[in-house]
Amino acid sequence: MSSDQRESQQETTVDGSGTTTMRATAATTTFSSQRLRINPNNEHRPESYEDLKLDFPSAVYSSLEKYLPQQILVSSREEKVKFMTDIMLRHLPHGERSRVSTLTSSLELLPFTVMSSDQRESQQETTVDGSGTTTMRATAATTTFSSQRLRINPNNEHRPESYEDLKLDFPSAVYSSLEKYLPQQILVSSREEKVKFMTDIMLRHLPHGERSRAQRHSVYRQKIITNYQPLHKELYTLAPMQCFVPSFIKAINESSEKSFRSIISEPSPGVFVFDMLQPSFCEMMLAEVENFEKWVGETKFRIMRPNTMNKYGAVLDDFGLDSMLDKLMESFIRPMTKVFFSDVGGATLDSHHGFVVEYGKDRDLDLGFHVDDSEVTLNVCLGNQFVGGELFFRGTRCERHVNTTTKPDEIYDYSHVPGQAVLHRGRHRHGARATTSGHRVNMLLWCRSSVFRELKSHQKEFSSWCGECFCEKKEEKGRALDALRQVKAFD
Ligand SMILES: O=C(O)CCC(=O)C(=O)O
Ligand SMILES: [Fe+2]
Repeated sequence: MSSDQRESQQETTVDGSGTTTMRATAATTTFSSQRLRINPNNEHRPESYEDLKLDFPSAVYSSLEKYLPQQILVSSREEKVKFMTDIMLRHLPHGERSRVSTLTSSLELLPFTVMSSDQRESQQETTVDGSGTTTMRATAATTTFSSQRLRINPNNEHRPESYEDLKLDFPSAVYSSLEKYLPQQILVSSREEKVKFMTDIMLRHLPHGERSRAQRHSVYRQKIITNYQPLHKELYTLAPMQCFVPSFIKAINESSEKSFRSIISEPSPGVFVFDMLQPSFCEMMLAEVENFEKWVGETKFRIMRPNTMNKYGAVLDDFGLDSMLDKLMESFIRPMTKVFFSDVGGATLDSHHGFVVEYGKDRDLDLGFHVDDSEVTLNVCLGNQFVGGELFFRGTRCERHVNTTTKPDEIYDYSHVPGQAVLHRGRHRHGARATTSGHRVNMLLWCRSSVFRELKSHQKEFSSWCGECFCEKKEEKGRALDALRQVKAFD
């Protein structure tokens, strides 16, 4: 069963041994917006979950209980299990929890695809990456520790460390609370070793497919990072003055709709265009990508391409640019998406997939019609000299309406300009025309919100941002008004 199925399916079965199996499902609508408490409720006496077959060790559930918000704490054991499992699954790298979705059908005679980065993970079994931005990633615990198990009874004397300053695969509260179940040998080891051990324990409890994918991801990325020598080290930490044009920095510093509007144009509803990158930064980034590809060629390292539709290009997150891109999203993109794309989780973007695409001779020629696996996409042209390559937009659609016809006012074509950024909803249908000469490289940041995805999975009927839902709603309102008028006429 895939992680995604687990998210959408509820499954409570009793097996031959009489053990109840509770599988991960999304938390119920009422609970899905709830978060773990920052400080534990130390008065709380946790339940035991040992008689259940769960996705994670039962000790994780018992120890996590005191971080539960009050509303969940007083709910049934089943609800608590669901909530906690869901919290932990939400923290897994995106690829492992989201659906591998491809949809190919025709729209205006163009092949229409839901472009995703996830498929690349399952397609290339031998070289798989880790798609997160963690400083400490899941790897198998060291040989010395791998045979160790969690204690059955917690060591209640133990005062756990805080893990809040780290980017981890699971909530930091899980690590703090799990500590007292650590065997002595691990308990006295370094924080890094403890993180590795606990992450490994939790990953071991995931279904085989997800677990091995997560581990291969990690190994793949680690291999690149330890062997690839960056050309421009300064790219790897975001220095705003070197990276952005002054007008962009000023607008972000002021951080108001007015300041954003002063540098942004919206040539078509939902498509925002603005000057963003310094030419010198674009050049450095182009050189870094070229250097990476040279290294890939020389070492014959098989790399994963950015998504299911590009044969060329590279994933920036895979060779060390993940934390820089995280900062870019959090400090420079989210302030804008909070204002312009709050309807698709623009205020809560919390993960990204960052990559470059390349077009021209000996590269991809064009890009078919698709929607991105993102809530909001940032697309910036890095250069170089090229002809063609226009982005064509054809209206925003939800999953239900992805193949509906385009309305005339939704047609918009955009010509790329080096250094200039385009910001649009991931569900805004688009594609790129052929780059007929020269070489075009664009940097893309698919920004995602786990909160939005969670909420969306419970609200299927109507999407405020979908052009077709909007029309349906309007027609419905019209019909209701007509009916009302007729009733009035009879009165
Ligand atoms: O080539 C482009 O500029 C568009 C790329 C794109 O839409 C994507 O990678 O999702
Ligand atoms: Fe796209």
